[in-house]
Amino acid sequence: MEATVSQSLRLTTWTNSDNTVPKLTNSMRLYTRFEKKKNINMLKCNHLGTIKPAIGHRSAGLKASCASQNSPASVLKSETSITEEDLLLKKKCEEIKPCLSGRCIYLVGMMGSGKTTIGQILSEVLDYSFFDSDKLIEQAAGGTAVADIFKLYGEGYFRDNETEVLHKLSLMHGLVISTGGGAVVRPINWKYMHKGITVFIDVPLDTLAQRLTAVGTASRPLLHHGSGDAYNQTFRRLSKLWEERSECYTNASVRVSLERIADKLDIGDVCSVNPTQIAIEALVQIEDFLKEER
Ligand SMILES: Nc1ncnc2c1ncn2[C@@H]1O[C@H](COP(=O)(O)OP(=O)(O)OP(=O)(O)O)[C@@H](O)[C@H]1O
Ligand SMILES: O=C(O)C1=C[C@@H](O)[C@@H](O)[C@H](O)C1
Repeated sequence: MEATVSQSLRLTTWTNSDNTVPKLTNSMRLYTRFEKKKNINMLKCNHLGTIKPAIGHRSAGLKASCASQNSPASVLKSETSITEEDLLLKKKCEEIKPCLSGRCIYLVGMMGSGKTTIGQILSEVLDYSFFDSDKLIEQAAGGTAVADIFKLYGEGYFRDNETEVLHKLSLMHGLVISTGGGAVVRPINWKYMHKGITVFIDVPLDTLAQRLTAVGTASRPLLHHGSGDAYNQTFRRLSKLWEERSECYTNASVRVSLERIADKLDIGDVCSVNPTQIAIEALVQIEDFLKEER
């Protein structure tokens, strides 16, 4: 009766003949600061309608137009605010990019772990395209929000379409993909994601609960709750999901632990580890993984 999301999803129309995604045009490489990322930039994509990226965005006056992807226009910092960390990130990227040979990077992790935030930074610095699998499912469902897909059709339906999206992405190259928090539970999804390099962003549960309480849980059906203390409820639900899933995350090619970064950099508080530091660590771990693979 219901058409699956996959039926309306036409990933092939986003790609070149070699399964790469056409890049943003130069006019779209808008310099902005990481600090401005919370503004929303609208990208008009012919076949997918208007896409509002989760993060990454500029003022309404800077509407951009693209032929074919759901990547934000740019999260590059303005040239005046480039820090040593940015330079290190760029240098690491230059070292690693040739070894990647266009393999996709899949970011996995619990809700709120920063997959979107880190994914956008990595895609920018690698000059890869960025996709968010939740957004692809929503777009294919005619703009129905994840929370509504869960409500209307149930979690199983959402998971089937998540698998379908990951299958199609696995046929492509040169992408950074932020996956849904639960994408790790199905073994078939790993088969698809292992076509690329999978990066687990490991963030302590209390940090996740703080972040998610701050932004609200309405768009995250597995965390949404009624009344009561928001932090405690979120922490409790995250703990339950972690119990069920922690084993699954060990399938990832590499693990990027915020606790380990904080230790390495002598930062007392995990909450103070910034996205650039996490992106650098991800590249370092990917480099080690690629060396071992050789
Ligand atoms: N290193 C960081 N330090 C502080 N806040 C962060 C950091 N990384 C991400 N955040 C914030 O945490 C929230 C969740 O981040 P993000 O959307 O990137 O996570 P996600 O893993 O994609 O989440 P989900 O899977 O639930 O969509 C956002 O409000 C983001 O700004
Ligand atoms: O952790 C999960 O199971 C989910 C995470 C989100 O990214 C969405 O994929 C959805 O809300 C389910």
